[in-house]
Amino acid sequence: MSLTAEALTLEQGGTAVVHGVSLGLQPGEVAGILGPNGAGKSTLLRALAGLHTPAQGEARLNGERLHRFRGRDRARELGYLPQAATVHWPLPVERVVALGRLPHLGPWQRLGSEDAYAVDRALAATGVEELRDRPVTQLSGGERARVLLARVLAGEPSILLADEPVAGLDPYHQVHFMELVRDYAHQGRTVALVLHDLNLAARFCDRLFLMDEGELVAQGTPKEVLDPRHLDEVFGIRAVYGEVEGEPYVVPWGRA
Ligand SMILES: Nc1ncnc2c1ncn2[C@@H]1O[C@H](COP(=O)(O)OP(=O)(O)OP(=O)(O)O)[C@@H](O)[C@H]1O
Repeated sequence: MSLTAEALTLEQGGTAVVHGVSLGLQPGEVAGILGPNGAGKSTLLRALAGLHTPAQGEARLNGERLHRFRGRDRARELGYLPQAATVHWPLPVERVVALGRLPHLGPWQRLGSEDAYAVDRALAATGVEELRDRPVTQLSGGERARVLLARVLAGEPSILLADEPVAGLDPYHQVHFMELVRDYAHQGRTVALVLHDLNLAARFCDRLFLMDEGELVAQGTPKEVLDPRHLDEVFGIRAVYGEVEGEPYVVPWGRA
């Protein structure tokens, strides 16, 4: 499934914070949305998830206007993981992950074997199987983040949108998460992540979108987008570049 933004202008508190942004997310690719704090990344991601109504422009899912989809139909196709997501009830982890199957169930329908398999797969993929009986409110921040990712994956959405999903994860789980979403995308799904880690973006994303002050200022491969000029002009930094095992790395080194 493809997801596109057509000349999206988005407002927060009556002020435009995203100005006429157009972009396309393609199946089979991990897209990274980068930019300084306040650039409009989360607002854009929410609009792509159908959770923020544009002041102007459209988001389209496979060419159809996103707001035309019923909530449940949209939720089956589009999985959205918000920034610093949390759960306020002490539900066992397995029940939280099973909530990800709701878009697939009819009214009053109970989970079937297919749903149970999907929940088990998501618990295994995110490495939280051993936490399945623990109340989610008693987990560490990183454990909870993996459980909430499992909830989204349990829904097996065609498109996964995640806002700073690796913030709060330890290095092992950051790399594990990025490998997981890369495999997910390379199975023909569409993935877009808001990221602050330039290094993970360089290594794991196929395409990057760089936002600054509500504008899309660059898009392309990591090499094209993370060039010294953009890092200087947009982030005000200089970086160290290199390659290991044929994959690029970018380490922020100092202020420009
Ligand atoms: N509910 C709100 N009411 C008013 N202004 C808001 C609201 N939410 C966000 N904003 C403003 O909109 C702009 C874009 O915010 P957004 O959260 O999209 O940025 P971001 O690029 O995701 O930032 P960060 O990297 O800090 O998470 C910011 O200037 C922010 O202060």
